Amino acid sequence: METDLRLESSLWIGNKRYRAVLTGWHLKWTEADKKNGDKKTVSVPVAEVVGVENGRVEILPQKSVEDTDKDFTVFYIKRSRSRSTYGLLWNLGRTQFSCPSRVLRDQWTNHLRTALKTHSPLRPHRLLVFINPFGGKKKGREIYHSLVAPLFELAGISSHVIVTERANQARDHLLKKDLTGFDGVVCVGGDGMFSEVLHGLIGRTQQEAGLCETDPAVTLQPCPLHIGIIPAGSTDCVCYATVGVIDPVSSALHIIIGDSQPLDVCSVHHASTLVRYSVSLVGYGFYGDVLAESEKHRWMGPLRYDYSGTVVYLSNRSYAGIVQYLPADPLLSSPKDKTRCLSGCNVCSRSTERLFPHTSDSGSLYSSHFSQYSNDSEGEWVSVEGRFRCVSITCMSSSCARSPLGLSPSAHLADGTGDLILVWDTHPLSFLKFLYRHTSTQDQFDLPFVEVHRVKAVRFSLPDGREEEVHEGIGELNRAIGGEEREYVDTVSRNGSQQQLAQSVVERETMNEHKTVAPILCGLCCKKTPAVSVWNCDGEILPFTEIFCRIHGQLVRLYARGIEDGAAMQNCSQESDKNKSRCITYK
Ligand SMILES: Nc1ncnc2c1ncn2[C@@H]1O[C@H](COP(=O)(O)OP(=O)(O)OP(=O)(O)O)[C@@H](O)[C@H]1O
Ligand SMILES: CCCCCCCCCCCCC/C=C/[C@@H](O)[C@H](CO)NC(=O)CCCCC
Ligand SMILES: [Ca+2]
Repeated sequence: METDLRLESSLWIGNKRYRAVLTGWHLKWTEADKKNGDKKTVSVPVAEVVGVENGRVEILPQKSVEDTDKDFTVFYIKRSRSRSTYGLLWNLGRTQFSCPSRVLRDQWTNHLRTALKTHSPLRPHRLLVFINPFGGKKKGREIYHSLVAPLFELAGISSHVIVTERANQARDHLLKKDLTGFDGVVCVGGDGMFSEVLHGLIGRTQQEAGLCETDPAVTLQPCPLHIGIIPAGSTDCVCYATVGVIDPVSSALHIIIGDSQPLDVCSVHHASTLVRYSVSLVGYGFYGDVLAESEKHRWMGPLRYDYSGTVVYLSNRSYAGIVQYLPADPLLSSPKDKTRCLSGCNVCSRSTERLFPHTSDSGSLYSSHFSQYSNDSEGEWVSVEGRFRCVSITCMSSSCARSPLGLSPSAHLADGTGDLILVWDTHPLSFLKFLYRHTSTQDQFDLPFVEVHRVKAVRFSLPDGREEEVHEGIGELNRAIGGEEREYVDTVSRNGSQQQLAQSVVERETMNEHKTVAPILCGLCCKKTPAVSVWNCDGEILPFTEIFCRIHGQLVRLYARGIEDGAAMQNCSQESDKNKSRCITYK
């Protein structure tokens, strides 16, 4: 294959002559008329070529084509350091080559296109795109049409675009409509929009596999379609933590080249129901309260979280609870090992082998998955009880612009575990120190009132006697708002977007909802300290307090590759042959 695709000739860029070589894996060009020591080589992996066009072509910011006989233009990925984040920005690089003849030009473009097909098997051909026109700063449509669609067109990707008209439209579409022919689903929006796609695809995959999502002991089937995220939300935590930057062009390029990043998913259950799935934060106490408070200030846009964070911090709350957890194997990794899950992460790669030892044989896949969750592990549960400032579970680092290293800086995207962070009740200034450390590189776990555990499952319950306080809270709330019970449930259920399954339970268990939500609202509206908090599940308030969470390793795949190590990549730009398989770069 390699020899068939090899092509070598002289080509011109402007008025300079280059020796260009296509080896199958790389396209390289070296200045021809310089002394050896001064020669610079540019090497682009074929897997990172975005498109090849005849003529002299420009795509961004505006498409322009000069249709000449002897020229062709190669578009490829070009990296640059981001000033504000750890990851690397991907831009569209472009080089216009001139050939001595049209025959040679056609040979180059044909060889390059064949190499692309051969070496990039996961590139999508057809995508289903959902745009939330109201996410973040309400720029979703503009971002897609001006920055993303031209790149998809260049890469020969056809897309079916749906601009949503209501919350949950994307989820419902994925649950019910024909998805034949699509290679992936792209959401243009924030974490809430991603969550809709996540729920739709996981639900659809389990329906088709005949599996029951409600049972936490069932091994769920991984989703066959990839998910792409074009960030256009308020927090965009999933994008930040899987790509390393919030940049629509970088994300579009990851989608185009068919990058594939598996992601752990946490299923949240109450009694015998599935409540929701989460990839980022399942948080009780501070993060739940911030979300509940921020819902009242949606008009502030992304700033609502900063405002609500301050209000909630000043209200100085802690909550009683019992946390039980099933620790993950401590020999594999630790949340305190100070490593970071970066692109090509070894811990995650080894986990793939552990989680899917016989990928070609689905029968054994099921049994091996189930065994990691069988009753054998029941004995290993650990239980703690007390008052907490917050209890957080995250399947990944949950880094975002507010917290560049995230809730758990050493968490892994795809190791089949989550990190449980317990922040015990403490002095307000100590808690502030904990919060503040999220914004710097200081270790937020190196504090006496903070514990972190790498886990496979977590159970949260209220200590005996709390039930009565919860009921009192409901009474107070009803007196305060003087409204029907149903009305305020709608207020706190952001856009009414609980999962369908949970919705039916919600209707059956209205009292339970009130037990959960009323006290926090009461605390916020009536300035009385509530007995219980609410759970924040990737930016949605859960309608239950007592929950059971289980981490499902690598349940979905994103068009991403994890965070690229900016420093390591920069060293590679000195074009060393030793590094060529990992380092790709340009001038
Ligand atoms: N057309 C629509 N009208 C109203 N709500 C919508 C519509 N489309 C999607 N939604 C809902 O809007 C919610 C928020 O959207 P999104 O996540 O895109 O933005 P965000 O909240 O600003 O960002 P983030 O979640 O990153 O904080 C989602 O939960 C989604 O269900
Ligand atoms: C006084 C100094 C205070 C500094 C506090 C900094 C703490 C920052 C931690 C950031 C944690 C982000 C967790 C991610 C949550 C997302 O899944 C979710 C959906 O977008 N966002 C929220 O719930 C939005 C709620 C975000 C809460 C901050
Ligand atoms: Ca994980």
